[in-house]
Amino acid sequence: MNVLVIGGGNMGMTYAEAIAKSNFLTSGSLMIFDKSEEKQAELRASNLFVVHAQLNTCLPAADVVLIAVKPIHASGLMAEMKPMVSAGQLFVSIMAGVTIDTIKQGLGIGKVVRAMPNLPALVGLGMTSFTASEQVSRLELAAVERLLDTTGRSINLSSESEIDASTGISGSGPAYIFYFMQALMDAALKMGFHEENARLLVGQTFAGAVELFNSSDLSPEAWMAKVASKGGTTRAALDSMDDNNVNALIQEAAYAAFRRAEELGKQTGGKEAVHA
Ligand SMILES: NC(=O)C1=CN([C@@H]2O[C@H](COP(=O)(O)OP(=O)(O)OC[C@H]3O[C@@H](n4cnc5c(N)ncnc54)[C@H](O)[C@@H]3O)[C@@H](O)[C@H]2O)C=CC1
Ligand SMILES: O=C(O)[C@@H]1CCC=N1
Repeated sequence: MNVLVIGGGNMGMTYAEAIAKSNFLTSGSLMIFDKSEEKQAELRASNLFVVHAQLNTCLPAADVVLIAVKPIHASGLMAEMKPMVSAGQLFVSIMAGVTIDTIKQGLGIGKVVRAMPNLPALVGLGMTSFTASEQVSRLELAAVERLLDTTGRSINLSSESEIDASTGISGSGPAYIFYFMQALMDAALKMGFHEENARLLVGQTFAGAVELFNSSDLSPEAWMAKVASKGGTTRAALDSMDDNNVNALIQEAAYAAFRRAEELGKQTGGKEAVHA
């Protein structure tokens, strides 16, 4: 199977490296195309894939094409690709807010998978949600799943509305966790810790809590109860959060991302989409 990655930025490079280092490609090659010459040089230096400087030398030969450019560049890229694509090719897009219909129309093809990855893909702990157009077969979907799983875990959803919802949870989610981490670090600094110690206290606390969460089926609430003693320090903190409606505010933030994902999808061809 020949796989082509278009766009060798943060996400495209992450996927290309993960695919190249996995056993996904038992035959064929991993090709990558980026229009920036500087980026091409960087990609060549990694020696992991076949770097192309033009679409016409790689696109017609690809069975699967992973599109990883910014949403704002989607329509220009698709116009350039259209004369070179064929109906048998499968297109996997990770562009935020660019719908399956926009891609179908932009390329004049039918087989499209829309995926929403997240940043921890960089370290092999990504969470990618995806959904496919009707024309994508079960066999092709299984191959896409294996491809996406090279960067972590994936979940096959049944609609683009669920992709928008998952954007509000896992796509944007890492930023919420960093927000919480920043707040705890700010508190630690205020309490007099040096930056290095504040980082250690916060980073190891998050890593440990996440490891515990993933080690069983217990709910976060049940884990909270294990930390908090009656009348103790944790209870004081949790009561303070409840008094300030923090749970509801976090939910509201996730919904804001969900609504924004829906809005972006309604805009034309990603043209007005953010520089996600
Ligand atoms: N960063 C994140 O956490 C997430 C990003 N995404 C999506 O991933 C996609 C890529 O984002 P990044 O990798 O952060 O962007 P980036 O800016 O790092 O990389 C984009 C690359 O595409 C290249 N490019 C632009 N136009 C091109 C064209 N016409 N032909 C070939 N190459 C072209 C650029 O030279 C650049 O190297 C975006 O669509 C974004 O919505 C999705 C979920 C999460
Ligand atoms: O903020 C954004 O729009 C993109 C989508 C999910 C993560 N980054």
